[in-house]
Amino acid sequence: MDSAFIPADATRLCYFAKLDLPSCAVESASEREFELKGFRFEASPEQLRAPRVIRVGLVQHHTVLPTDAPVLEQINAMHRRVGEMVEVAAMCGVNIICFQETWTMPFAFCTREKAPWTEFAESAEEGHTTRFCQELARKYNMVVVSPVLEREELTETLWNTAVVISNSGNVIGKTRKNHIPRVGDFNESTYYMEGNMGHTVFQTQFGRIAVNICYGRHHPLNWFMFGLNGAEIIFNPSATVGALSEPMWPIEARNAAIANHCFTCAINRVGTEHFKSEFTSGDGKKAHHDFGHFYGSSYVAAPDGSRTPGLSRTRDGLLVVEMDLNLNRQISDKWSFKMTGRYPEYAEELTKAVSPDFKPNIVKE
Ligand SMILES: NC(=O)NCCC(=O)O
Repeated sequence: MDSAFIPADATRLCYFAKLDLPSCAVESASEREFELKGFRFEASPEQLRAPRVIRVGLVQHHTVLPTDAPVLEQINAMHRRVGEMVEVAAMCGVNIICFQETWTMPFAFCTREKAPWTEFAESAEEGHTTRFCQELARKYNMVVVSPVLEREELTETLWNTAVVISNSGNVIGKTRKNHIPRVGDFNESTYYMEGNMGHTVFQTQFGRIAVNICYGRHHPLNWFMFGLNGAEIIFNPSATVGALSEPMWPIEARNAAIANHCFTCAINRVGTEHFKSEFTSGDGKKAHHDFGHFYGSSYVAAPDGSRTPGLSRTRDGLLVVEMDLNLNRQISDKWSFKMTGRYPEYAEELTKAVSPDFKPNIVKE
């Protein structure tokens, strides 16, 4: 077995291994010019519970057409590209697939211009992209997590949303990005509102999943609340660039897996997206036409702190990871972070800390 770790405890398996993928999938990925990697995490056998082994797929990709191509052509080109990657995921037996943040569009929020970017927004329930994903879900018996720019039709409010589609093809529900960045060129608050749906967890045939969208990964309480609601796998579809966040990337989702006794899946887009109009970063530096490089490096972390290697920094890719969800409880029983969490005490202290008359508890000499 091609193991990356020596088991820390010989009585239980605590490592990932390479996952053999079918040759038809390997050949198709190569023909379609994307990276395909597979890994697996195991759990110890139990006497009373059967293993709960499932496979997740993480997709990272470039935008396909230039950012000034007609909007529908850009969306359709992205559907075609991701569609061919999902076909390979199906060959690999993937049960749940997740795409990158606002996967049907360039990450245009840096420009602060509304047109044509708001035209990429779609209904989460009835939109063109949701219909496309429903077909994929039915065809491949796969749960599809589709992060899109959502337009709520009645109020015309925009949101950064992940639609969760069951392997039956039905929309199970949606969840919205809870924390909106105000850092560098990530001028997203110009476009959409902070999520108002709390920390929903979706019960699927293959496990309970949640979606913590991009900047939410810097907020430990965000991961925590998904965990408290019972998430077994938390996806983190992202769009982030090297100069800003790359040192943090390997740590945050991994730490969240450890802290919350669950699997986490961090996904980032790849490439450099050019925009016709120049924009500044508000830092005194020269105006520019691009964000910098989106560095990919998508990976999966397990509750025992192990993680897979990342996908490429530059190439489109599909990461297939097999996991036994029984590992979550096994690690919880070992470390007991939830059991020892003393949440009522923190709830009380936090309630005080956010009240307007809060006095910090500082003792002076
Ligand atoms: N998409 C997004 O929220 N990016 C913010 C930057 C980061 O979180 O790395």
